[in-house]
Amino acid sequence: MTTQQLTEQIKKKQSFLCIGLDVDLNKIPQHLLQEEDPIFAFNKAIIDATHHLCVSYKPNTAFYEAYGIKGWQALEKTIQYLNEKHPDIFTIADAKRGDIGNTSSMYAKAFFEDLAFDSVTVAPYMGKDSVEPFLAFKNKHTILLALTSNQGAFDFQTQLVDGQELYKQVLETSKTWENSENLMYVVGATKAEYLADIRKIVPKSFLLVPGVGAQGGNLQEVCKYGMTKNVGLLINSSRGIIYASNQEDFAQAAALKAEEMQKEMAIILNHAL
Ligand SMILES: O=c1ccn([C@@H]2O[C@H](COP(=O)(O)O)[C@@H](O)[C@H]2O)c(=O)[nH]1
Repeated sequence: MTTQQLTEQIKKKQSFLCIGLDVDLNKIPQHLLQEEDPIFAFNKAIIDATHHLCVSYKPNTAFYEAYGIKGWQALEKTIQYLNEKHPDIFTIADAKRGDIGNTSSMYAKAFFEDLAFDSVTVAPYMGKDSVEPFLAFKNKHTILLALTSNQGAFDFQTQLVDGQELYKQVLETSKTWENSENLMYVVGATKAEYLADIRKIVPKSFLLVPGVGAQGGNLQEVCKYGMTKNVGLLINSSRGIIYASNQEDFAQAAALKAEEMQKEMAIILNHAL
């Protein structure tokens, strides 16, 4: 999917919501545990109930890897279901990969070719040759960690290196890499006040913004500083939506939470654009 197609979907659905599919078997409704594949059964119900309210889904691979082969198979079934039933939805593998070049190439193949995700999150720490193998894939997107939502972001990302914060160096340097038009960036919603500065460096790039809901980030603040004329934002919420209820009504409860966010987004879009 191109960024232009993503923007069209955002305008059509009046939503820039990304729903995180972070499935924890201890948190899903207990009746699903009788299903042959409880993780996929949960995801399918959530997707069926919410797909008209969001433009993106983001499974975090940790929640699948934790369940071994069965978890990976559930991830595979989930992405196949999304690509078959909802090809207009932007898919993100939140895997935070990155390694020496030939290894990164294999990660990129795994997520872009085998699983056919539209995008994958990548850590910038190993530099240009660790990221460019992901960027080489046409119409696929590499979402580079810039300023993350957690407290530990202040350990390195905001530290000065040669007089400039490390996260700003990540943004600036990554723009010089080959196929940098395929880059997006992760910026935590809990760091909304940094977005004005971030937009000076990457005025047009899409930002994946996790951290609203369970982590306390504020949607209005993020939009105030981070929205562009093409929107340029994907706001992620995982636990705040998918665990709205752990009873039989879990999918409807998730849809209600997603609808609350979509309505707030529609108002913002109507004022901003
Ligand atoms: O800076 C980051 C980068 C990634 N994440 C991931 O996003 C979701 C957030 O889940 P919530 O339940 O809405 O808090 C989760 O997969 C994180 O690993 C992030 O939170 N911050």
